[in-house]
Amino acid sequence: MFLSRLRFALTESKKIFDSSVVERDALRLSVRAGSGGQGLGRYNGLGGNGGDVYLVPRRNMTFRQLLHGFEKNRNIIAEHGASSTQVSLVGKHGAHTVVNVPLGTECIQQDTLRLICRCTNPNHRVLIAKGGRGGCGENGFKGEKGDKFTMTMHMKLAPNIGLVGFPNAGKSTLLKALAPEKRNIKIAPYPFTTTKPQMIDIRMSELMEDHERFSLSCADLPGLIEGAAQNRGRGHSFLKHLEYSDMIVMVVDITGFQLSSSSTDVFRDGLETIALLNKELEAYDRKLIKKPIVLVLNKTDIDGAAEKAAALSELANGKWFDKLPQELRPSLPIAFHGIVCTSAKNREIGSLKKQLLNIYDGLHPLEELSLDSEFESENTKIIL
Ligand SMILES: Nc1nc2c(ncn2[C@@H]2O[C@H](COP(=O)(O)OP(=O)(O)OP(=O)(O)O)[C@@H](O)[C@H]2O)c(=O)[nH]1
Ligand SMILES: [Mg+2]
Repeated sequence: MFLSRLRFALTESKKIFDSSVVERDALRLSVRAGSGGQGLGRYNGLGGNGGDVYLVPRRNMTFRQLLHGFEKNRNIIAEHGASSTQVSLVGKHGAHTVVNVPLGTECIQQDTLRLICRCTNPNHRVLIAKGGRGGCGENGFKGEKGDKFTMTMHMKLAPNIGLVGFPNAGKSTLLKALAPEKRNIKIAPYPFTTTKPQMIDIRMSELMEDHERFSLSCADLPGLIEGAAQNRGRGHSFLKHLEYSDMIVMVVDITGFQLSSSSTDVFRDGLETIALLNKELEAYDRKLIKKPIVLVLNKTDIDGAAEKAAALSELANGKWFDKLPQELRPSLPIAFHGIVCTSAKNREIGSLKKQLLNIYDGLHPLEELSLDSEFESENTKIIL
């Protein structure tokens, strides 16, 4: 009895603390730089400048840690400059406020939706709010106000592989086939089973020389719907996680897709699905189309599906877009890096894993160690 209760408690806590699921990837904060202190005109006294607000991208920091730091207080405030007084004519400058953020964080100003900064340079601080100048002759000895705004910090995943597809295509099942030892991947026979992005490591050791330990990270994203690039179905919050991915795997249900039986939701066959996903990716960000994309034609175990997959696979190797009506034709058709027919449910994924590893190797080739003569001076100790 005690044991079963303990086991229940353990599985429950595992559900709550499943760290592979990205529970939150945005944080709204109010930012206020310090205002300048007042000057003292009679004595030519200068007010101190208000403090600035800086962000510093840190490689090892997680978005979870950032959220934790702002759990109680959602304000970033820098100190005001001190006013000039008869005792201290030159007011002290306000202290700057520096906030550590995970590498890759993007800050968007709430009112204007303007991009304030992209924190991509590790350990280099980025000024986001300037403090006001202290009172002096030029501003009539009146301290100036510091910048003040509300912003949203966005965390974008940087997976090696991003899974993209319509709902129910079998993305999560495919991930399970790639990482069978993972127990925390949710699969179900209805659309929108995956509601939050999930990062899973796929072990590649069996493909490595000497079975060296190596894995590629993969982001399983909630299914996209038509209009995702215009944020339909919260498409932006999923597509954003592909921006920093090395490669994309497009998963297509070869038997076709229909969101619901309603007449407004049209049935899309495999080719149309590819075209529509292509259109969503290019409409969101053309850079996504330029990444290596592998096409997975899934569910080949269903009656008649293997033949359909073979035909579409051949077509997708060439000018697959030629057969489409004008309105479905993407303006930047994808040239697929690879095409694989799978039955993810039966863990039949052909050469998919190998292809993903090859793409990764092509993107991140091992560099030969060059022993430059400059470095071979007597004072240099080379430790391998
Ligand atoms: N017959 C067959 N069914 C499959 C295959 N792959 C997935 N399915 C089924 O398709 C349904 C949807 O699978 P999921 O993996 O949850 O699909 P998904 O793309 O992750 O769906 P969302 O999370 O809703 O976007 C489940 O019932 C799976 O068992 C396959 O290769 N063959
Ligand atoms: Mg899923």
